[in-house]
Amino acid sequence: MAVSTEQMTPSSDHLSQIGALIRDARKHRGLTQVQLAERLGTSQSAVHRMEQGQQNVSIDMLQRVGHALQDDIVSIGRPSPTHLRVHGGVKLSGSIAVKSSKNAGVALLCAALLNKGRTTLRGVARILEIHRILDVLASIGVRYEWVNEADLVLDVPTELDLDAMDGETARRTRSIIMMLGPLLHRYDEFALPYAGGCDLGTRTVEPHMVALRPFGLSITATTGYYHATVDQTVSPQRPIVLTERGDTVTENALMAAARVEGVTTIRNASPNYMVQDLCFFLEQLGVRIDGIGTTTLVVHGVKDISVDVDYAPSEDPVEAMSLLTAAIITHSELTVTRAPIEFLEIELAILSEMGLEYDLTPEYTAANGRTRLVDITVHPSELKAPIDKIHPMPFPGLNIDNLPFFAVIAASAEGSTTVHDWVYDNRAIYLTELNRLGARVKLLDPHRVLVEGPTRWSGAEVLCPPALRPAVVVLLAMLAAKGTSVLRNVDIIARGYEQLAERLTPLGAQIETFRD
Ligand SMILES: CC(=O)N[C@H]1[C@@H](OP(=O)(O)OP(=O)(O)OC[C@H]2O[C@@H](n3ccc(=O)[nH]c3=O)[C@H](O)[C@@H]2O)O[C@H](CO)[C@@H](O)[C@@H]1O
Ligand SMILES: C=C(OP(=O)(O)O)C(=O)O
Repeated sequence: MAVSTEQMTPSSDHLSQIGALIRDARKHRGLTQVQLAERLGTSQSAVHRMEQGQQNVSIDMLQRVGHALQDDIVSIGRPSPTHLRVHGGVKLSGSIAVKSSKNAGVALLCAALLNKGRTTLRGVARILEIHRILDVLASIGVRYEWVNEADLVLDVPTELDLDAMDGETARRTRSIIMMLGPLLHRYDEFALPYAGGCDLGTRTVEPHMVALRPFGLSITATTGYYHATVDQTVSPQRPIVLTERGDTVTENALMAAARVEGVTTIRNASPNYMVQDLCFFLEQLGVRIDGIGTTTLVVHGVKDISVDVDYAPSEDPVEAMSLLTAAIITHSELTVTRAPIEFLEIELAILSEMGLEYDLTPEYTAANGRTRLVDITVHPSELKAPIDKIHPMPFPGLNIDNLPFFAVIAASAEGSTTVHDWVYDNRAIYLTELNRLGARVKLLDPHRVLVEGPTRWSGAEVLCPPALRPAVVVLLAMLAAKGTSVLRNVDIIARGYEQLAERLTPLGAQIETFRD
C-alpha cells in the first residue's frame, strides 16, 4: 500500500511529516533502521535523523527510500495505478488473522466528533477508506496520530474549520454522510459534500434525512453539497422509525441521539456488526443504549460528552468471508483466526449445506470485550450448488457485502446457483467478469446472476471492477486459476483491505504488485 501524505497533521512541519512517513513505511515492511540503512547505502544514524525530521531529504533520496521500501513515500502528481500478477492454481496453507472492520472504523472516526475528550481507537485497519475520513477530519482541524502501528489517537478542537473541508477526498467516500449526526449538535448551519464511494448504482440518502429531521436538521442539496440547517430547539418527540434498516442511517441516528438529553428510541434499526461496535463505543462515552443487537435501540443521551476513551473496534466479518472464500475455491486447508462468528453464522450454514467441511474453536472475546470470535479451519471440500437462490438480508441475514463471494464459490461448486443481489442496482454485473477466468456466470437481469459450476479456472488479464467486493472476488478467482493472471487497477481493494496481497503471500499465494 502506498503511504501518502494523509498522515500529515496541520501542526507538524514538513520534515517531520516526511520522517514519520518514512518510519511508517519502514515499519510496514518490517525493517529495522539498520536494514533500511543497508538498502540505502547509508548509516543507521542518518535514517534515524531522517525519521526524526532532523535532516533535509532530497527528492532523489525520497525516491531511493521509496524504492528500498517498495512504497511511494511522496508522489508528485497522480500516482500511477497498481496492478497484480497472480500465479494461480496453488494451494494455500497456514493461518491468517482477520483485521478490524472498515465499516466500524469509519463510523467510530465520525463518532469521535461527538467527544471533547481524547479518543483512542486500537487496532484500526490501515485502509484507504480510513485514511480518507482521517484526511477529511484533519482538513477541518482534527488532530490525529498513529501510535503502535495501528492505534489512532484523535483530538477534536472546540471549533472546527468546516469551510476548509477537503471536498475532493470527502466526495470519494459515502461514509462522509455519517458526519451529519455528530455535526448537527455543534453547528446551526454547515455544508457537507455529496457522499460518493464505489460504483454500485444509486444509493439513496433520503433515509438519513428522514431520520435526522426530528433532531431539527433540514437539508437542501445543491451544487454538489448538502446544505444543512439545524433548529437546535427541536428534539425527537416520538420514536424515530427508520424507513430502511440501513447501517449508516442507524449510525447517524445513534450519533444524533447520543447528545440529546433523555431517551430517544430508534425503531427498524440495523443490528449489524458496525452498529454494535458504535453502540459499545457510545456506551464508553457515557451514553446508555438498551437493545444493542436488536432492531429497537433505546438511547439515553447526554448533553455533553467529554471522556478520554479507549476502544478497539471488532474484526471484519467481510474480510473473514473473503479469506474463507480464498481457502474454499483453492481447495486449501486454511485457518482464519479472529472471525466474528455472530456475523458469519448464516454464511457458514449455507456453506455447510453446500458441502463445506470446517471446524470451529470455542468462542473467545474480541478486544472490545463484547464481540464473540472463533478460529475457523476450512478443509478442502467438494461443493454442490445450494437448492435455493442465495440472497442477502439486513442483519441477521446473509451479509450484503458477503454476497459477491458466493458467486465465486458457486462457480466452484457442482450445479447451478442463482445469486440475487436485490440491494445494489449495479453490482451483479461485475460478477460476469469471472467469465474471463473460465466461469459461466449469466446476467439474468440487473440484480440476478445464474452461475453454472464447477469451473476449470484459467488465468487471464482482467481490468479490476470499480467496486470493492467484486474486485476482491476476481482476485480470489485468480488464486484458483491455473497459470498467470493480471488484475489491472487494483487500488480500489485498498479501500477495504489492508495489504491483502502481502498478507496472502505467507499462506503460499503467489502475487506480485507492479505499476506501469
Ligand atoms: C460504511 C458502511 O457501513 N457501509 C455499509 C453500509 O452502507 P450504507 O448503510 O450506507 O448502505 P445503504 O444505505 O447505501 O444501503 C445499501 C442499499 O440497500 C438498500 N436498502 C438497505 C436497507 C433496507 O432496509 N432496504 C434497502 O433497500 C438501500 O436503498 C441501498 O440501495 O451498509 C451496506 C449494506 O449492508 C454495506 O454494503 C456497506 O458496506
Ligand atoms: C459497499 C461497501 O462499502 P461502502 O458503504 O463503504 O461503499 C462495501 O464495503 O462493500
